[in-house]
Amino acid sequence: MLSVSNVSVEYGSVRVVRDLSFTLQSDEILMLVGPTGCGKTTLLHAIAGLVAISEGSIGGEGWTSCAKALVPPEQRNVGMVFQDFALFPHLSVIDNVAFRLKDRAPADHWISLLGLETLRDARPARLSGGQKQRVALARALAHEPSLLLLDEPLSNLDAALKDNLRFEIRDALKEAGLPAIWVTHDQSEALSVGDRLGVMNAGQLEQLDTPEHCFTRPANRFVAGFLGEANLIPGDSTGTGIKTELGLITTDHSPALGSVEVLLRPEDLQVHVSDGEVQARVASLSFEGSTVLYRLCLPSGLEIKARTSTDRRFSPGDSVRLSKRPLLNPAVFAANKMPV
Ligand SMILES: Nc1ncnc2c1ncn2[C@@H]1O[C@H](COP(=O)(O)OP(=O)(O)OP(=O)(O)O)[C@@H](O)[C@H]1O
Repeated sequence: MLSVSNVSVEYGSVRVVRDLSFTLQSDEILMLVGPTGCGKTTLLHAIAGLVAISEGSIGGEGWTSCAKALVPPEQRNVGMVFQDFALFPHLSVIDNVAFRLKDRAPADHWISLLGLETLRDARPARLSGGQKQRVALARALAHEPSLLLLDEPLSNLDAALKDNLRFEIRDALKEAGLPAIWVTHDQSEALSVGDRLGVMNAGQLEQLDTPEHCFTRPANRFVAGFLGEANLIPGDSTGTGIKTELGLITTDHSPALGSVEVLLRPEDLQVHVSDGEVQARVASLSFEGSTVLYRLCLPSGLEIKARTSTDRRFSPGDSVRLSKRPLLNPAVFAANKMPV
């Protein structure tokens, strides 16, 4: 359990974290994303006690720290896992994991659970990146923290390894019953691993919600654009639906009447040879493996993106037809830039 209340952090005269509040439940994994420099690492360091807060308070199991009475890091029982693993090169795997432990049983437990048994006596130089990160995680967990902070733990690993390791780490956190905050720059990691997702911008949380809600019901345009590609289609809300260049769009929201923008993801659109509702011209395309992302020009000049399977390929300059996927229930923003 962690409680962050109205926390601000300043470096000199620059306020990097601004009046930020949230709580974390006892075994909850919170993924934290945001543009570079928005204050994610600073927030983790403030929670760990590595930087001082200038306002507000942070409370963990058995401690509360505020600007006037800072609790030192060693009294917080907060573990950290970094992107560069931070292992001792001269120590074996078991000695890294059991470093400063009186009882080495938890080290044995996590070495076994994270599949490091055969590498117990190896030095870090012999390990792959994924193995090093497992050792770093085992070390953090073996010290039985009451909260774990992970700062881009997988960013130094290749894509194939990341895919498996992210779920191994999640399973280990759940097995330990530990709350965790996990900073990432990886979209799919952010959306797939955690119980909740926090989207930060300029030192503040723009949205804190389930990953699904952040993606399908973004609180504002920033969140919509930050989590994946977003087409914001201008429209006129009449009460019964929204008239757009892509046809009438209905949604469960009760959008403000008048000018609005409808959020359609590239996946919400289908590209056809002849039977779609709207004509468009292919401006460019990028092959993504199992999908193709098309940049399309509508008759009004509006550019939108559509992502389709690779079954049928179109080329730049081709005239195509577009349709919306059925069962759309998109987010809508009032044209005055406030979320509806
Ligand atoms: N020790 C420091 N002294 C002064 N400014 C700092 C210090 N550490 C970070 N900053 C500044 O604070 C801001 C937030 O940095 P922080 O590292 O928290 O961002 P971040 O969201 O983690 O970025 P990234 O995604 O690139 O890791 C940045 O403008 C950074 O330059």
